[in-house]
Amino acid sequence: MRLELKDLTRQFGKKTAVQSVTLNIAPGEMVGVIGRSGAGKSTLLRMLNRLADPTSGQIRFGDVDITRLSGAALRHWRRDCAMIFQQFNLVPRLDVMTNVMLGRLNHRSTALSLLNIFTREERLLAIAALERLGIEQTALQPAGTLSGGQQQRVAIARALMQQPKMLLADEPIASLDPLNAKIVMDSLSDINRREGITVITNLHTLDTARAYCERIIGMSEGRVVFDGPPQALTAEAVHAIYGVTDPAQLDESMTSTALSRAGSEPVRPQSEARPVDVMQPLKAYAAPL
Ligand SMILES: Nc1ncnc2c1ncn2[C@@H]1O[C@H](COP(=O)(O)OP(=O)(O)OP(=O)(O)O)[C@@H](O)[C@H]1O
Repeated sequence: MRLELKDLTRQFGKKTAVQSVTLNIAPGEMVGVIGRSGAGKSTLLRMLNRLADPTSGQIRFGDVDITRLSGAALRHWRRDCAMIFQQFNLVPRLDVMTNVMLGRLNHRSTALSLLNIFTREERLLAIAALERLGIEQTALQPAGTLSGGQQQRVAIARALMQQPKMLLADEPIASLDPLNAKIVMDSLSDINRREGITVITNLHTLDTARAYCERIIGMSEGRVVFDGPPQALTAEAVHAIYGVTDPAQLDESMTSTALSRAGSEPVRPQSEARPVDVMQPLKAYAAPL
């Protein structure tokens, strides 16, 4: 189903974070949203799953007016458009498997959720999601002991557990070193292509948007100032988005709120996160098929 934003505006006091944004996003698109820090990228994304409410305008998904949803219908919408964040938002002391299964919370009764009881089917789904991201070997480790790149992949696996129609990613690689950034972007791209899940991701580097997104939306001061394929990103378009013509002039601090900059996180060898017998207890979950 098509996602349609019409005249979407969000104000914070006198500050207009997002101004009259009108966009149509077709199912299965891979969209990168770029712009300077403060351009309104996060606010736009957060409005899509109603973490922020629009001041005016409308969001429609097919026939449904997302802007009017409340209660169970809003919870279902949030399940349909899973979100991942720059800082992963995992529960560090819980093991990876449990973190991933928490993605099912919106599918479950409150009682089951409170008791933290997961079905065998849910456990199998979680293992499959971890395998899909290539990190099944970390399943029983506390999430907080993983490298940033692995934690982001756990967050994506958790999002997949929601069986979403759309994946929203708010600066998913801003805290990662280049190698892990590539692994995470490759994962998002693969999910988009193989599952046909729409991916909308805020990105702080132009190169990443160019390399991975078939459609780029450029924002400046709350407005959409560019919307097109990477090939259409001319020097004028770059100027309209960033206020500079040569991307080399861009300092990352102008485009991102990254807490730790790319390159600052040590690349952890896979072996460090791979205890030899970690799959053993998992086989108990999976054995009696
Ligand atoms: N909760 C809030 N209260 C007040 N102002 C806000 C709030 N959230 C965002 N803003 C303001 O709205 C504008 C857009 O912010 P937003 O976070 O959407 O931009 P962004 O492009 O995602 O930038 P960044 O990458 O730095 O987060 C900024 O001027 C910001 O200060």
